[in-house]
Amino acid sequence: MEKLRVSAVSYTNTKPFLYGLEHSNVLDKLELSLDIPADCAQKLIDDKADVGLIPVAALLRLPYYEIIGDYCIGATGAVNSVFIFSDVPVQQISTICLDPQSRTSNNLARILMKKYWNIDPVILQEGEADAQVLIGDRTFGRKQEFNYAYDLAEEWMNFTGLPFAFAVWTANKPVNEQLKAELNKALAYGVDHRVDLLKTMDKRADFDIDDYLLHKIDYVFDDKKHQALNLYLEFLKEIDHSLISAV
Ligand SMILES: C=C(O[C@@H]1C=C(C(=O)O)C=C[C@H]1O)C(=O)O
Repeated sequence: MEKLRVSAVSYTNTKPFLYGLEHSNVLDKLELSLDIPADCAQKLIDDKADVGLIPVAALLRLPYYEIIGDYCIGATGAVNSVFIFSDVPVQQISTICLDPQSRTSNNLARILMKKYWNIDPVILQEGEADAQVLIGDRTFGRKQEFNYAYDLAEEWMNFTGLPFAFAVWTANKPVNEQLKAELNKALAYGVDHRVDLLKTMDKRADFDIDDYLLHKIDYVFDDKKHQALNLYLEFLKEIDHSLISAV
C-alpha cells in the first residue's frame, strides 16, 4: 500500500504529536516530513503531501480540504510563541516585518492591526522596521529584548473572547477512515503523555518548556476553536478582498 505523505511542523509545539506517532503502529504507514509551517502549507497546496499540520490561513488556498481529527496547535489566551515584538507601543508602529515561516500569524497580525488596533503600518518583506511578527522556537527567551511584546493569541482573545487555532490536521483529498482513526489515536496518545515526553526533553534556563507544552499550547480542537477558525477565515477574506479592490 502507498504510504500517506504527511507534513508536520518542525517546531517544539509539535513534539507531543511526534511522540504519539513514534509510540504507535501508524508511523509505518506514513511518509513523514517535518517542515516549517509555510512549507507544510505549500506541500498540501502543491499536492506534495496528502495530510499536513497546516497553518489555518492556507485552508483558503486548497480547492478541497477536510480537517481531520480532534487536535490542533491552539491556545486559550497567551500562547507565548507568537508575537509582535516592537520598539514602540502598538499605536505608534508605522512599519512592520512579517515572518516568512508563518502563514496564520502574519495574517492574524494583519487582522488585529486593521480591526482591533485600527492601525495601518507599512508591511515590509525584509529590512529594518519598528516591529516584527515572529513565531515558534525562534521566539523562546527573546521577549526581554524588546520594549513591547504583544502575544497574538492573547490579543485575539481580548478582541473576540475566543481561543485560537493556528494549525489544524488537514487532508487535501479523502483519506481512508480507518487510517484517519489510527492517526487521531496516535495524536491523542502524544497529547495525553506530554509529561512523559517532557522528561526526555532538554530544559532551557530562558524558557519554560513544561509550561509551554502543558499550559500554553492547547491541543484540543473543540467547538470554540472551530468557531474561532471560521471567524478568522471570514476576517481574512474581508482583508484580502479590500487589498484586491484597493489595487
Ligand atoms: C503557536 C504557534 O503556532 C504556529 C503558527 C503557525 C503560523 O503562524 O503559520 C503555523 C503553525 C504553528 O506552528 C507557533 O509556531 O509558535
